[in-house]
Amino acid sequence: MTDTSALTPVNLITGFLGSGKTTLLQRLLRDPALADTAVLINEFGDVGLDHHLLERIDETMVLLQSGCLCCTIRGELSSAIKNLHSKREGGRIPFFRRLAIESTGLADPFPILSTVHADPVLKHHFRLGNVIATVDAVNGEAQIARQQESARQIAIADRLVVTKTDLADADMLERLIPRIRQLNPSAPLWHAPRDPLDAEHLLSQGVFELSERSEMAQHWFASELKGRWQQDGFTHGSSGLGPIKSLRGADDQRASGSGLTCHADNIHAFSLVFDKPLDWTTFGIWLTMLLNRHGNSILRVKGILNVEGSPTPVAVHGVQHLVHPPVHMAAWSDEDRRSRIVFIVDGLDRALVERSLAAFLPR
Ligand SMILES: Nc1nc2c(ncn2[C@@H]2O[C@H](COP(=O)(O)OP(=O)(O)OP(=O)(O)O)[C@@H](O)[C@H]2O)c(=O)[nH]1
Repeated sequence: MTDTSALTPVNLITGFLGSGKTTLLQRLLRDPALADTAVLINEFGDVGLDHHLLERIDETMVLLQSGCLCCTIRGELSSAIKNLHSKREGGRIPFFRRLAIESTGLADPFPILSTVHADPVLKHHFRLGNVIATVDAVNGEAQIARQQESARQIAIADRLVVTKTDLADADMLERLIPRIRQLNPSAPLWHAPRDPLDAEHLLSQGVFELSERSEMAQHWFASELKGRWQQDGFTHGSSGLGPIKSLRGADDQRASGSGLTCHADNIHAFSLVFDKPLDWTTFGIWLTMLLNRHGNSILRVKGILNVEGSPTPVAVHGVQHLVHPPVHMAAWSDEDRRSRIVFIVDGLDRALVERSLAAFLPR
């Protein structure tokens, strides 16, 4: 029998698009207790930005982009972890004692967890550690209602971090917390940024124990392991969530085409790239107006901008109607000085976004 204490724990940081996964990871990685942590980030889109936003690029940081771990690039997850392991064994990268995976906000966590748990090679070197789910206090209620992935992410979590409580009013939280508790009655829950976040407690204490999950989460995990995904959904007994449709099967086929369409036919990612520095005021007005008008269809927008007059890049984030304040990053992480903006949209035409931008910022 394998001595589990000798296995490297793998923590999954999950949570819907823009809910604060990278922000949380950045905060946790500052803790000296997590100094020996390798990080694997998966992004949905042809331009990966999270490794830049995390402001940490080294050999123990792996980016898997252009697809989603739970469907199109699932095999790449196990290859990437095996690769990290063999480099560690060969002394080709700094030794790491923990692996943190940040999945795309669209990812169903169950296939990711079952890959680590059941891969015949990985299970001799790695074990599942705590799953941490971030939930956006402003958009979370609507995301749970609209996106089945969001519900599944919350249901399987060992630790829940409700983010953006500084932006949410009391009513929003009063509706959201019971909804979260329907899905996951027992995981310890923090409010960010109000509560101090202890990396040790979030990531290290405890191991992934399926038996501690709700009946619904246990069922989903067991179904994933057995590969018995049901096309017509699983209706659980008492939580009142209603039917949740299976994510695999038809989605696999849809996803295999472009690599950028996943989960629902309408959800897709595209990116805009600008060679010349941007005028911040004009860009800011455009983005605010765009999200104001089309926020229901814009699940996520994020970018790293080269702004006129700024020596360092400016990070911009939007989630549906919410535009976050821009952040001046410390430095460019490579030679590429182009502005890059990624959109993940639900049924919105790229041409519409381009036309609206062209009216503001002739390229
Ligand atoms: N005010 C406030 N903003 C937050 C909080 N947590 C995250 N944000 C902001 O939310 C935006 C998105 O945060 P990210 O950490 O990039 O979210 P993410 O889940 O990694 O996003 P994706 O990887 O695209 O799904 C950023 O502008 C963050 O600064 C919070 O607790 N309060």
